[in-house]
Amino acid sequence: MARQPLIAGNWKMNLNHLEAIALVQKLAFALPEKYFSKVEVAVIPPFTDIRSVQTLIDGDKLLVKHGAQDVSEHDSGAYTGDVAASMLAKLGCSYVVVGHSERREYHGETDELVNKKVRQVLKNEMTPILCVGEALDVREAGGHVEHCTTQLIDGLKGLKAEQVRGTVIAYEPVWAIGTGKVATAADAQEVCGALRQALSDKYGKEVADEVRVLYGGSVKSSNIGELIGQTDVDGALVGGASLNADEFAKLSAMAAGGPLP
Ligand SMILES: O=C(CO)COP(=O)(O)O
Repeated sequence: MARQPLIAGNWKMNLNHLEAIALVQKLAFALPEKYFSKVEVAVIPPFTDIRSVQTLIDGDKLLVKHGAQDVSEHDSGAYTGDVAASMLAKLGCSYVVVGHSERREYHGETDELVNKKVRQVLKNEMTPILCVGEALDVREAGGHVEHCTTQLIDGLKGLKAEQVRGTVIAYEPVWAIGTGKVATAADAQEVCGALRQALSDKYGKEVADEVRVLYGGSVKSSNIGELIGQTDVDGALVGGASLNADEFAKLSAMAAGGPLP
């Protein structure tokens, strides 16, 4: 079965709710509807923007999906500052990014915590985008494949094959994030292919063949074509280039197989 490419724009801590509305409107205008049968496009804004984005998407019946950048590992309760998965589900989120390298680095998130968050997302019927990726020293020492497959298997620990089928994995080498240093298409394929193989070994080929594996790290409209041309790269998690509606529309169109008219 062919996997539908997914292009998800992780805005990180950028754009307030008014800027968010403007960007989504512009994106919907720039990307003709026909592209959406070939590529799924999602925006992942900060929490404070989600309600506005949801209202716009629902009101104008836009085909763009939306999600969140993080979630609490708890159901509810005395966890000041945290946001529950049930709240994100109520806001119509399709996706929740879990275990982004910036959360792992600046908030000390471990694979164990990431695993709890993945479970919360699935329990609330959304799709986790589980991020894995190695730092430069790990890559230079040749340990990148093992590092990433360990993060993957630990992040999915205890899940049934049926649940794994509904996840999205994102390979984001830390050294390629926001640096302009994009991994070569062959680098991306090496790790994305190894991740799918690890899924196949643990959950069976049928499940592994359904899971979408994205690449992330300095993806732009000029390099998405080559990346997505790789056997095991099913789309991208895009940072900087998702903050510009025209560039993100262009990138999404390229992932759908052709440039904008
Ligand atoms: O971290 C990323 C997406 O989650 C990648 O960010 P950049 O596209 O800005 O390198």
